[in-house]
Amino acid sequence: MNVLSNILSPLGMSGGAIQDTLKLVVIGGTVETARRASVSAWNGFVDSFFLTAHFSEEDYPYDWLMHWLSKQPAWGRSREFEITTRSAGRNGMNQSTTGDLQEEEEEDDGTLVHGRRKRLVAFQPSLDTTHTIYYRGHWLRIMRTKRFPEYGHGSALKISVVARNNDILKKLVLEAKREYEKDAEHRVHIFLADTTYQCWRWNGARQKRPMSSIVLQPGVKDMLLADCKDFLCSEEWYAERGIPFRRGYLLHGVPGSGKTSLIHSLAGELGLDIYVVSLSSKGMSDNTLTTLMSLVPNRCILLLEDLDAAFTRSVSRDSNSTGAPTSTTTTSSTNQTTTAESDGSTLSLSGLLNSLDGVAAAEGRLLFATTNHIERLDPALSRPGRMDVWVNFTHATKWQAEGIFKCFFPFKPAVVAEVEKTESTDASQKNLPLPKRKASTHAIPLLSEAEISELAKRFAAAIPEDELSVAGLQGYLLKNKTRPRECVDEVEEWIISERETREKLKKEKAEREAKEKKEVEEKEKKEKEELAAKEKEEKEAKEKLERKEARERLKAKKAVVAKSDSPATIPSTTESTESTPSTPATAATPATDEPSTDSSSSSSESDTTTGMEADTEESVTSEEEGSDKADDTKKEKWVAVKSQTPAAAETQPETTTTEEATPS
Ligand SMILES: Nc1ncnc2c1ncn2[C@@H]1O[C@H](COP(=O)(O)OP(=O)(O)OP(=O)(O)O)[C@@H](O)[C@H]1O
Repeated sequence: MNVLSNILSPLGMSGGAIQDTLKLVVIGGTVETARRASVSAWNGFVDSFFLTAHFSEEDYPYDWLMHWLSKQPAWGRSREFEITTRSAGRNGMNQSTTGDLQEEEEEDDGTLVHGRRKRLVAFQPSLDTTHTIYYRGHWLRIMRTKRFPEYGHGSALKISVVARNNDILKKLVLEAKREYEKDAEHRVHIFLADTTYQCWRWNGARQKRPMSSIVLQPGVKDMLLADCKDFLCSEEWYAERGIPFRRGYLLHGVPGSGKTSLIHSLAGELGLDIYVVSLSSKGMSDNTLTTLMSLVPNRCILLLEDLDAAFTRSVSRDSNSTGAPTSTTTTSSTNQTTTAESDGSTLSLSGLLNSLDGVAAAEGRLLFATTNHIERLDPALSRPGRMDVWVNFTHATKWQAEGIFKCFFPFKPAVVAEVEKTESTDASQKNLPLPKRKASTHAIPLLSEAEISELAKRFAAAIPEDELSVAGLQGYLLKNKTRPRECVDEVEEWIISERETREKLKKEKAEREAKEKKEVEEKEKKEKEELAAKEKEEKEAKEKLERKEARERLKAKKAVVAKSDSPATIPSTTESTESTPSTPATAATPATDEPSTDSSSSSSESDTTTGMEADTEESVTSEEEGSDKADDTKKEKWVAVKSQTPAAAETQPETTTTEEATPS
């Protein structure tokens, strides 16, 4: 204390004031410590009694719980919640959470406001707020948080309850699951591959499509349905034989023949979700696909749409071993390759094959692949084991035309015809779901069974075999959905107009292709010409450079020779020319064993040296002149040098004397 007093006394504090300050510090510290201790003790107490379950958005239980929560009447009393027009669960159901949503339930009949469907509103637990709900004698503390707030996605749910064991939580999850599945019974969930985050994104829940609404050749639907069912309950059989528990179906054929519709319908019938991968989508790579495949749940339909589209840019297995897409010979493919490279798609065939049945591939899934061009598929892709069942879809047959007509125009049930004259509830129409329509919006005349059958037969008779797509027929029937009789009467007219339209489109397509081809050819020709011109230019420039270098070399060489030899050479030459013409330049060519007295050899030797020098001098101003001219110039210069030699000798008398004074 004394020490503190000594320290604080220079600050002008008396002993009493210091004591008071210290007391305050001690009391404050004690209070804060007590507070922290009590909070910590409370947390410990709570933790020891509360059971907590965590649910992540990526997994199904989260959806079950969110769906269950959104239906709890307790939300009506909640003072804080989130209101959204997006479905809380994956089923896209109208989530009636409180009595306030009565209006929404009315909207579910599909009423339109200003041409748009009314938006549905759902209530959800708000983020980062603890909600309390009473459930089966327990208070549940519920908190929804964002797992990755910086990315704006990935919600998580935390449910805590005071209980001795986790039975209550188990019951809660099971109940939520049951309710979810009950409500989702009439829907098929669609998930799309997200290549950016390499995960599956829920895309929506569609109404199940009854199998009866798909009109295929007799037996096809039944065969497929039975095969799928058989597969789904044969896990042990596969395991016993060591066969990977997977099955692949390849649906191939013309566009608009019902491939996708059939898969949708099968998914509904089997109660499976559909996971759709578009192989040609942006950013799709071997790695992404493998990751996605490993995340596919056990029981589902995996749909690879337009299988051939992904490989128009890479058709060969070998060429794709690097994982990079390669171009085919056609120009369009080349363009596609460029696009593929620029959009980061680096999916290879071997990558696809590995992801389908590699180690990481999911088991228990039904793989469905659709293509309009089976001939473009690599045999490795469509071989049994990968694609076990092939189904060919053709244009509409007469049988299909009759079937689809009957689907569109339900007949009047004979027994109840009198009773329900005004209602379109054709419940006895086998195979067809009850239409959810208001009588006022669709005034479809109900004809007798006999009349509908007769009209259907006439309709089928008018439809040419295997010429029009089923989608085309459906379009025509849709246009005439309230006029069955006229629909049949006018069908021949429609067929003629369809043919004309087709011809026109075909012609336009041919013209467009011819034009494109011509443009491409012209472009290629132009490119070739440009390339040839460029090559020529480069060649000329190279030759020019070589000539220049050669000249510079010679010039340098001559400069060296001139520097080292000129004092002796010139007098020697002079001397030899004057006195001993038969033995010239012995001093100038000391290394030469031969006498070289012959004038031609002497000329040629000197020509090489002196002529080049002359060329160099001349070419300073005219490098581009032809070699003939250069040769002429060389000769002229040679003569000039030769004629200059005596003069040069005269200008160097001392040197000559020196040479003469040096006998060999
Ligand atoms: N066999 C069929 N039975 C009933 N409806 C059909 C049939 N074929 C086509 N349709 C109808 O035509 C439309 C297009 O069908 P769908 O998308 O299933 O054809 P697709 O063969 O998958 O075509 P694409 O190859 O172009 O994808 C759908 O609305 C569907 O109702």
